[in-house]
Amino acid sequence: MTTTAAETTSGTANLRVSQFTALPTPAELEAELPLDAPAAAVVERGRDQVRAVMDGVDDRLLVIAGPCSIHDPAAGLEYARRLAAAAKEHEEDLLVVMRAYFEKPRTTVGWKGLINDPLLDGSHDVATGLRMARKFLLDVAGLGLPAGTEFLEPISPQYTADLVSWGAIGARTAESQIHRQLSSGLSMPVGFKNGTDGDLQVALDACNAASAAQSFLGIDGDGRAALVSTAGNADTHVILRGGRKGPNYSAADVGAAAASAAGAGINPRLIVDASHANSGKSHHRQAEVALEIGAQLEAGGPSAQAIAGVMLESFLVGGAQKLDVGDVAAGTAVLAYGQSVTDACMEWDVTADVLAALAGAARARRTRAA
Ligand SMILES: O=C[C@H](O)[C@H](O)COP(=O)(O)O
Ligand SMILES: C=C(OP(=O)(O)O)C(=O)O
Repeated sequence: MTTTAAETTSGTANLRVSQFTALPTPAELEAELPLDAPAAAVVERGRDQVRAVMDGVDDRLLVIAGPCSIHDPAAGLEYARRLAAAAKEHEEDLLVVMRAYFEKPRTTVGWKGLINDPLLDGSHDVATGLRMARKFLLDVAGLGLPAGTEFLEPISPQYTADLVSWGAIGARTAESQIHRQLSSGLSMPVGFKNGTDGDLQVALDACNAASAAQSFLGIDGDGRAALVSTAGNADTHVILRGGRKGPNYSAADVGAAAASAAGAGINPRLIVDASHANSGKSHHRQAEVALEIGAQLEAGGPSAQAIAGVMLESFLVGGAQKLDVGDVAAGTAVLAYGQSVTDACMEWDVTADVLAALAGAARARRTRAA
């Protein structure tokens, strides 16, 4: 890849930039790893089904499940195979989307995900990261499983979004105009998280902004800086993830959030994240939260109608391990296979039980409504 010194003729810009490294263009990467017809069908069907569940036309429960971050595609794919089998088993009651997160927002600093640092060693080989993310999404589609991801910045979606059935904007970026504009042009349903302080208004404002037509700076398929003009995204919704003051998944919290969304002209059906501030980042607690959400569905009432989906952070092995990029660079790191290097995840066996319980809860909700 070409690197250029960060010098300009004026001499007053880029004084703190060490270098620019050219990347393949989105079109080049797509030519290398094309979206074939079967994968396109999986992506489109996934989008249609997510839309139908979010709109209440399909009464199944959407479950977005997968690792906090994909750091090892082989382990991620092994997880995807198990999830695809579970998705098939529960397809009458659950619409399962694989959580395939390649970009991590950090509270301060830390590993920023597979796209930013695919070798986990601080070398930041982004060209390889984009390639690995695209390949992973193609492999997941090959299993017939739709994928969901967080879009953390406005450039990478040009490389991967054709393979994504559901998108998320996280708690740290839901207030960002850049992310709202980006979402206005995304081709799939997009959920916005409440803020890290628990503020719901941030997510409601984000849904409104993303549903509007927007004009902003971005890149085109040839990697050129471009004025991007969008039509607005009609498929936006809120994700409740708790906040600094505590969780927000209770029936009262869900009901209040749905009422606020309806009052703001936004889809009152929403997704509840069982992880993050709703579980205090404990993977043990996360399983309990997921079961409590299932109990709400079974109990009926306004919150049962409002909950369209649940998000789970889950991997092969439970918990999380510390990633030290310096140790990886030095060749001294020992990473456990199938365990998260970011937030703690539920292990597979627990996840399988939670999926079965959520399927039962979705069935009970259907029976109650009949
Ligand atoms: O989901 C992941 C994390 O909660 C998020 O990226 C923030 O992580 P950090 O607080 O460890 O940086
Ligand atoms: C970063 C995430 O969540 P949040 O934005 O809620 O912290 C995530 O889901 O990976």
